[in-house]
Amino acid sequence: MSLYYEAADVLANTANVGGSLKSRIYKKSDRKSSPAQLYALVTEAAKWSPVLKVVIEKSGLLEEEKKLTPVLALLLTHDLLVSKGGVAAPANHVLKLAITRHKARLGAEFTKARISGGYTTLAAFKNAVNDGKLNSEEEPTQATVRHPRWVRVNSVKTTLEDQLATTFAGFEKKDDLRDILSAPGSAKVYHIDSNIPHLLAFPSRIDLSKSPAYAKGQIIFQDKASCFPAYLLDPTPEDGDVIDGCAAPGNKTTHLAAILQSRTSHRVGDARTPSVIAFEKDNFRAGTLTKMVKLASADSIVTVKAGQDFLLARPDSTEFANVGAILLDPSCSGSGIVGRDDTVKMHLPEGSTSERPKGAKGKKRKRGDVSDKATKPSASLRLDLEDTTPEDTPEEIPIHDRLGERLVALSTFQLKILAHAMRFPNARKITYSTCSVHFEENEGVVSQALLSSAATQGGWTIQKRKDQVAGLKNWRKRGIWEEHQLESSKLGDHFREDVLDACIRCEKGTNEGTMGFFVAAFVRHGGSYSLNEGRSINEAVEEPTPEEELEEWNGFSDEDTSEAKKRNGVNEQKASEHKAKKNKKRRKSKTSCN
Ligand SMILES: C[S@@+](CC[C@H](N)C(=O)[O-])C[C@H]1O[C@@H](n2cnc3c(N)ncnc32)[C@H](O)[C@@H]1O
Repeated sequence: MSLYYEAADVLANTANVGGSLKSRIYKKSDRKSSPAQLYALVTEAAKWSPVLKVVIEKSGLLEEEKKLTPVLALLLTHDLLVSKGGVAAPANHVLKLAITRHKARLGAEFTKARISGGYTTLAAFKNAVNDGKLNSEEEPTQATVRHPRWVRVNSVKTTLEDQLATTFAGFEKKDDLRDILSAPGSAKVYHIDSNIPHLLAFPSRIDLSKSPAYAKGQIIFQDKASCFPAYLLDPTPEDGDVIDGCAAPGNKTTHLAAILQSRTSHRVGDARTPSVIAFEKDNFRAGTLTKMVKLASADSIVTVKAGQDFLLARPDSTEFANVGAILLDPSCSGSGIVGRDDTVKMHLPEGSTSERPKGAKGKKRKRGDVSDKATKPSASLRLDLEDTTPEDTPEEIPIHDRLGERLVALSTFQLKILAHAMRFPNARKITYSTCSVHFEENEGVVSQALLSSAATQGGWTIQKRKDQVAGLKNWRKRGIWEEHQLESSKLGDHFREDVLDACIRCEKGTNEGTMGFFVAAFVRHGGSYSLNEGRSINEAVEEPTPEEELEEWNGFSDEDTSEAKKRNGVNEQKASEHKAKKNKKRRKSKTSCN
């Protein structure tokens, strides 16, 4: 299949595969075209689509070339008029013939579009397209406007100073983040973050993906909030090894490696650098993690446990005897994710609105092909480009249609994994984070974990705000409490206040430019945890069945027992339905915590 048919196939997504455009392209292994070429074609054509839609409609191309669907017409016109390499097909290929026949007319319409837009040169026209200036329908939402492109300078490979002098030479420094948020999409300005070391903010549409520094792993795209967990964990060589329990795609893993490395290399008479042990249960995502770790040159520090479930890691294994810190960023609802700036709309030409060119025949298109969708007024495709974190809902989490039920399942899993981390005998620090805004997955899990036997018998407490790293103890937004969610009588007022003050939240759509995020740290002072001390809520190392998972959860108390039973009844029924369907259907959970 040619590049263009394959690209149209990806866009049509007839198999209704979930995930971002990038994951749809990269996950399918039986394509002939290179994934990078396919991705570039689709994203570039999408950027140009507001212009090319009009050019195609005015040229009457679709009326004359019945072989072309609107998507094919757009992709081919893009390569014919904009791409340096032209149409990537042999001269006698049916698609190449179908588009090159119309080169003169399409070229003339393209020039008209440029001139009527007030662009005297093609270069100026290209800049405007890259800035999204021609995409008049794309009125950015509040969250989009306020979400900068965050870039973490990878200190394993380079320094902030080097990057400012090379990759960002010619960029103007802004002291106030608001100047970045209000700057034109691709303006050459940057801001140095005041909370997280080595973190820079740029305007939302800046394209650094083609910069050598990005290709070499010297800079990493990572949302500010997503840098909080590794920074808050604050691993030192004295802590020993660090586990990242839910690691892919690996932004926090490489961040941990960078922090550890910076501390180890400065020590006199240095012992070995402690390692980061990165668990990733999903094999495909573990592949991405391995690539990211290598690209970041963190492979001498990070050991990837590909396809391995952290819940099955035995805390008493000698392999983990030196583990002193654990970062947990488990699967969550992803409700804190902001509308991505890299979500673009592909405007598709309509086939019947142009003035019909002489000799054009009026054949009807077949029902159901991509063209059908595209000939409807204002046809467009919304493309979620980046695969920054999308992940599958872990298999053990039942499929739920209702948010409440889903949150019960997710928080049960989150509590379980957190309690498991508390059982590592020499661990002294844990961070727990989600890109969720829901109390149930955040303060709810933290409070339950603190009350669990794993915490009480292991001596775990919340790390108080005053003990947090400098950049985060001053962070304004702290935890929130939702009445009636947990039995607060069990917690006590002081405990509750301390816990909330220790929890860190980020809000989406504010001048702080973060997504919605939550993180808290746990610390343990004194002796190590004896595995024989009492029963932890996570005593069974084996995976529970979905039913068992649901039964384990008893944290919510807004309903009386009969209500809770009723809900459990629903859940049990759902869970057993899920068991039957489990291998047939996997629901995609869109998250973006990296
Ligand atoms: C929210 S993502 C992690 C994002 C990552 N920390 C980052 O910053 O790039 C959660 C990841 O945990 C993985 N995961 C879920 N349950 C797991 C388990 N029991 N053991 C290991 N990995 C797990 C998921 O497959 C997913 O890749």
